Amino acid sequence: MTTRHLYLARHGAADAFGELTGIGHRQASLLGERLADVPVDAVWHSPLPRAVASARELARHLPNAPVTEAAELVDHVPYVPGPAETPPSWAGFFDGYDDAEAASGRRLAEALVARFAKAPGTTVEETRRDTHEVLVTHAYQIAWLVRHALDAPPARWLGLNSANTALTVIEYRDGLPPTIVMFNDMSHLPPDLRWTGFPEGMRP
Ligand SMILES: O=C(O)[C@@H](CO)OP(=O)(O)O
Repeated sequence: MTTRHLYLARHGAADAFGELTGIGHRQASLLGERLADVPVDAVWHSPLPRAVASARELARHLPNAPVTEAAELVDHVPYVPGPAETPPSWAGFFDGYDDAEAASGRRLAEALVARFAKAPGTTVEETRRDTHEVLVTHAYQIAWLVRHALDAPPARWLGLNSANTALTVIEYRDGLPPTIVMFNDMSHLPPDLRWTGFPEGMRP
Protein backbone atom coordinates (compact mmCIF):
# COMPACT_ATOMS: atom_id res chain seq x y z
CA MET A 1 0.00 0.00 0.00
CA THR A 2 1.41 3.37 -0.97
CA THR A 3 1.15 6.55 1.06
CA ARG A 4 0.71 10.14 0.04
CA HIS A 5 2.72 12.35 2.39
CA LEU A 6 1.64 16.00 2.52
CA TYR A 7 4.00 18.50 4.16
CA LEU A 8 1.88 21.57 4.87
CA ALA A 9 3.43 24.91 5.72
CA ARG A 10 2.07 28.38 6.19
CA HIS A 11 4.20 30.91 4.29
CA GLY A 12 6.95 32.82 6.10
CA ALA A 13 6.33 36.03 8.03
CA ALA A 14 4.87 38.74 5.80
CA ASP A 15 4.52 42.52 6.07
CA ALA A 16 1.30 44.53 6.04
CA PHE A 17 1.25 44.39 2.23
CA GLY A 18 1.46 40.60 2.19
CA GLU A 19 5.09 40.49 1.01
CA LEU A 20 7.59 38.07 2.56
CA THR A 21 9.91 39.81 5.06
CA GLY A 22 13.58 39.09 5.73
CA ILE A 23 12.47 36.95 8.68
CA GLY A 24 10.05 35.14 6.37
CA HIS A 25 12.88 34.34 3.95
CA ARG A 26 15.01 32.94 6.78
CA GLN A 27 12.11 30.84 8.06
CA ALA A 28 11.40 29.44 4.60
CA SER A 29 15.06 28.63 4.03
CA LEU A 30 15.25 26.76 7.36
CA LEU A 31 12.15 24.76 6.43
CA GLY A 32 13.80 23.91 3.12
CA GLU A 33 16.90 22.68 5.00
CA ARG A 34 14.69 20.53 7.18
CA LEU A 35 12.98 18.96 4.16
CA ALA A 36 16.18 18.51 2.14
CA ASP A 37 16.43 14.80 2.97
CA VAL A 38 12.81 14.07 2.05
CA PRO A 39 12.36 12.72 -1.52
CA VAL A 40 10.02 15.59 -2.41
CA ASP A 41 8.18 15.06 -5.72
CA ALA A 42 6.60 18.49 -5.94
CA VAL A 43 6.25 21.85 -4.21
CA TRP A 44 2.80 23.42 -4.64
CA HIS A 45 2.04 26.95 -3.54
CA SER A 46 -0.76 29.46 -3.20
CA PRO A 47 -0.79 32.20 -5.87
CA LEU A 48 -0.29 34.95 -3.26
CA PRO A 49 3.16 36.62 -3.25
CA ARG A 50 4.07 35.62 0.35
CA ALA A 51 3.50 31.96 -0.53
CA VAL A 52 5.21 32.17 -3.93
CA ALA A 53 8.33 33.70 -2.37
CA SER A 54 8.33 31.16 0.49
CA ALA A 55 8.03 28.25 -1.92
CA ARG A 56 10.91 29.51 -4.07
CA GLU A 57 13.08 30.08 -1.01
CA LEU A 58 12.54 26.63 0.49
CA ALA A 59 12.79 24.92 -2.91
CA ARG A 60 16.41 26.10 -3.23
CA HIS A 61 17.11 23.15 -0.89
CA LEU A 62 15.03 20.77 -3.04
CA PRO A 63 16.64 21.12 -6.46
CA ASN A 64 14.77 18.17 -8.02
CA ALA A 65 11.27 19.24 -7.06
CA PRO A 66 9.15 21.23 -9.54
CA VAL A 67 7.57 24.33 -7.98
CA THR A 68 4.02 24.97 -9.21
CA GLU A 69 1.11 27.23 -8.31
CA ALA A 70 -2.13 25.57 -7.17
CA ALA A 71 -5.19 27.84 -7.14
CA GLU A 72 -6.86 25.78 -4.38
CA LEU A 73 -4.12 26.82 -1.94
CA VAL A 74 -5.08 30.51 -2.03
CA ASP A 75 -6.15 32.12 1.25
CA HIS A 76 -9.91 31.78 1.76
CA VAL A 77 -12.47 31.16 4.48
CA PRO A 78 -13.31 27.47 3.98
CA TYR A 79 -16.57 27.41 5.88
CA VAL A 80 -18.62 30.18 7.45
CA PRO A 81 -20.12 28.86 10.70
CA GLY A 82 -23.74 29.38 11.60
CA PRO A 83 -24.56 31.61 14.60
CA ALA A 84 -24.76 28.63 17.01
CA GLU A 85 -21.35 27.35 15.85
CA THR A 86 -19.51 30.66 16.07
CA PRO A 87 -17.24 31.13 19.08
CA PRO A 88 -17.79 34.60 20.62
CA SER A 89 -14.25 35.67 19.72
CA TRP A 90 -15.04 35.11 16.00
CA ALA A 91 -18.48 36.74 15.92
CA GLY A 92 -17.21 40.12 14.67
CA PHE A 93 -15.17 38.46 11.91
CA PHE A 94 -18.23 36.80 10.37
CA ASP A 95 -20.72 39.57 11.09
CA GLY A 96 -22.42 40.36 7.78
CA TYR A 97 -20.16 37.97 5.87
CA ASP A 98 -21.13 38.05 2.22
CA ASP A 99 -23.08 34.96 1.00
CA ALA A 100 -21.40 34.89 -2.41
CA GLU A 101 -17.96 35.06 -0.81
CA ALA A 102 -18.91 32.28 1.61
CA ALA A 103 -20.07 30.06 -1.28
CA SER A 104 -16.90 30.74 -3.23
CA GLY A 105 -14.76 29.87 -0.18
CA ARG A 106 -16.67 26.65 0.31
CA ARG A 107 -16.10 25.65 -3.32
CA LEU A 108 -12.37 26.33 -3.02
CA ALA A 109 -12.21 24.31 0.20
CA GLU A 110 -13.92 21.36 -1.45
CA ALA A 111 -11.56 21.60 -4.41
CA LEU A 112 -8.57 21.71 -2.03
CA VAL A 113 -9.66 18.46 -0.38
CA ALA A 114 -10.52 16.81 -3.71
CA ARG A 115 -7.10 17.60 -5.16
CA PHE A 116 -4.76 16.90 -2.27
CA ALA A 117 -6.45 15.08 0.65
CA LYS A 118 -6.45 11.57 -0.74
CA ALA A 119 -4.28 8.49 -1.18
CA PRO A 120 -2.05 8.12 -4.25
CA GLY A 121 -4.01 7.24 -7.41
CA THR A 122 -4.27 3.88 -9.11
CA THR A 123 -1.96 4.31 -12.10
CA VAL A 124 1.01 1.95 -12.24
CA GLU A 125 3.38 4.80 -11.38
CA GLU A 126 1.23 5.93 -8.46
CA THR A 127 0.95 2.46 -6.96
CA ARG A 128 4.70 1.83 -7.21
CA ARG A 129 5.94 4.19 -4.51
CA ASP A 130 4.97 6.73 -1.88
CA THR A 131 4.58 10.36 -2.92
CA HIS A 132 5.88 13.39 -1.01
CA GLU A 133 4.48 16.86 -1.69
CA VAL A 134 5.10 20.19 0.01
CA LEU A 135 2.14 22.60 0.12
CA VAL A 136 2.96 26.24 0.91
CA THR A 137 -0.29 27.88 1.84
CA HIS A 138 -2.15 29.86 4.54
CA ALA A 139 -3.33 29.30 8.10
CA TYR A 140 -6.96 28.59 7.23
CA GLN A 141 -6.11 26.04 4.55
CA ILE A 142 -3.94 24.04 6.96
CA ALA A 143 -6.73 24.22 9.55
CA TRP A 144 -9.22 22.96 6.97
CA LEU A 145 -7.06 19.99 5.95
CA VAL A 146 -6.46 19.04 9.61
CA ARG A 147 -10.19 19.29 10.31
CA HIS A 148 -10.87 17.10 7.29
CA ALA A 149 -8.26 14.55 8.38
CA LEU A 150 -9.97 14.28 11.77
CA ASP A 151 -13.42 14.10 10.17
CA ALA A 152 -14.44 16.86 12.58
CA PRO A 153 -17.51 19.05 11.99
CA PRO A 154 -16.83 21.83 9.47
CA ALA A 155 -16.79 24.64 12.03
CA ARG A 156 -13.85 23.00 13.84
CA TRP A 157 -11.33 24.61 11.50
CA LEU A 158 -11.77 27.69 13.67
CA GLY A 159 -8.93 28.27 16.08
CA LEU A 160 -6.47 25.79 14.52
CA ASN A 161 -3.69 28.28 13.96
CA SER A 162 -0.27 27.65 12.42
CA ALA A 163 2.91 29.66 12.85
CA ASN A 164 4.82 30.89 9.81
CA THR A 165 6.70 27.98 8.16
CA ALA A 166 5.69 25.58 10.94
CA LEU A 167 5.33 22.05 9.61
CA THR A 168 2.17 19.94 9.61
CA VAL A 169 2.40 16.47 8.09
CA ILE A 170 -0.60 14.36 7.06
CA GLU A 171 -0.44 10.90 5.46
CA TYR A 172 -3.14 9.42 3.24
CA ARG A 173 -3.58 5.70 2.53
CA ASP A 174 -6.36 3.92 0.67
CA GLY A 175 -9.09 2.56 2.91
CA LEU A 176 -7.71 4.14 6.11
CA PRO A 177 -8.41 7.44 7.82
CA PRO A 178 -5.66 10.05 7.27
CA THR A 179 -2.86 10.16 9.85
CA ILE A 180 -1.78 13.49 11.32
CA VAL A 181 1.91 12.90 11.95
CA MET A 182 2.59 16.35 13.36
CA PHE A 183 0.92 19.73 13.64
CA ASN A 184 2.48 23.20 13.81
CA ASP A 185 5.98 21.85 14.47
CA MET A 186 8.62 24.59 14.67
CA SER A 187 11.65 22.55 15.70
CA HIS A 188 13.63 23.70 12.63
CA LEU A 189 13.33 27.34 13.73
CA PRO A 190 15.48 29.03 16.40
CA PRO A 191 13.41 30.49 19.28
CA ASP A 192 13.44 34.03 17.88
CA LEU A 193 11.89 32.86 14.58
CA ARG A 194 9.11 30.78 16.16
CA TRP A 195 5.46 31.71 16.67
CA THR A 196 5.28 34.56 14.16
CA GLY A 197 1.77 34.63 12.74
CA PHE A 198 0.25 34.08 16.20
CA PRO A 199 -1.17 36.97 18.24
CA GLU A 200 1.34 38.16 20.88
CA GLY A 201 -0.71 36.79 23.77
CA MET A 202 -0.81 33.28 22.28
CA ARG A 203 2.92 32.55 22.03
CA PRO A 204 3.75 29.98 24.70
O1 LIG B 1 -4.80 36.09 7.75
C1 LIG B 1 -4.62 34.99 8.30
O2 LIG B 1 -4.63 34.85 9.54
C2 LIG B 1 -4.38 33.76 7.45
C3 LIG B 1 -5.67 33.11 7.09
O3 LIG B 1 -5.47 31.96 6.34
O4 LIG B 1 -3.70 34.10 6.28
P1 LIG B 1 -2.12 34.00 6.18
O5 LIG B 1 -1.72 32.60 6.54
O6 LIG B 1 -1.81 34.37 4.77
O7 LIG B 1 -1.55 35.00 7.16
